[in-house]
Amino acid sequence: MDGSEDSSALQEPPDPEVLEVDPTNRYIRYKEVIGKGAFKTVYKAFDEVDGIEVAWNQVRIDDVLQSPNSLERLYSEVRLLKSLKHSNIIRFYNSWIDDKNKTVNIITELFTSGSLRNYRKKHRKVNMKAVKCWARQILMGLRYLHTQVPPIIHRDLKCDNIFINGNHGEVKIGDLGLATVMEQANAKSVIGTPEFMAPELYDEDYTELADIYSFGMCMLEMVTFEYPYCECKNSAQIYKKVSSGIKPASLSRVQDPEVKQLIETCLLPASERLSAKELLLDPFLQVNG
Ligand SMILES: COc1ccc(OC)c2[nH]c(=O)c(CCNC(=O)c3ccccc3I)cc12
Repeated sequence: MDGSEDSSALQEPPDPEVLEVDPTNRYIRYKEVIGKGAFKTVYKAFDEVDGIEVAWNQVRIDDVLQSPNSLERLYSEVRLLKSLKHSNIIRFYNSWIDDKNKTVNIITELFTSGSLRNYRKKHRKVNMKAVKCWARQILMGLRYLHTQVPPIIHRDLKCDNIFINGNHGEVKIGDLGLATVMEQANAKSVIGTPEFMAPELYDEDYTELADIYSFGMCMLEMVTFEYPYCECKNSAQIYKKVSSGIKPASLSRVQDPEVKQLIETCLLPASERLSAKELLLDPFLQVNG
């Protein structure tokens, strides 16, 4: 430093409200909550090693992991999630269990424009070109997950955990592995969101195509602004409709025939449902289309 730089910048006061550091003493969590999910609270944090801001996702677990093998399963899940690198998947950096306050802490890439659900509520007038571009990115993320060996199944895909970077329009899938983490951590936790859950998830006999069903519901929400099955009062009513093949009421309100066709293809029974790879060939999703 030749002294000409504004050295005062380096003397900035320590960041406000530094609340918690992780056991590896690498991440500093701030007080500011940037978002809340069904099971998680998300804070902004700072990675002192790479000098970048990250998301600190805190997931409450009611009973700390009992059996050692569920702990082992959790750590192997974390190792797997750390290895995933794709432009449409939010990066997973690190994770640990805090026995003291009974939480699983997950450090991931930070998205400050929030979820696609909130973004859509903020920007209601958006033309099909943008929706197509978002759909393609989600499918490319799913294709990456589903072509891993063995395939990685998200199991809780919804517009609340698809994140968008407002200024570039890049869309990434989040909440990865949360379904598995929740299963390991909370014996009685019911995973998934009924409005987006494929029927076969209920009878535990499912493949990665369950995520394609959820993607269809995400498309439906993106073009109608309504949560699928918002006409239902509770999850039992939703389950009854889903298991008897009754589609959400909002599907009848989809004007564009190509979008409606794509959504219906995603909602077919698993045996007839297309893969992410095949859907990316759909004429509706060709970018210049
Ligand atoms: C409800 O959640 C939010 C609301 C608002 C947000 O920004 C304003 C969020 N930003 C984020 O980076 C994040 C964290 C994104 N990270 C993940 O979802 C994730 C990715 C991979 C693996 C595990 C996870 I928890 C969440 C968020």
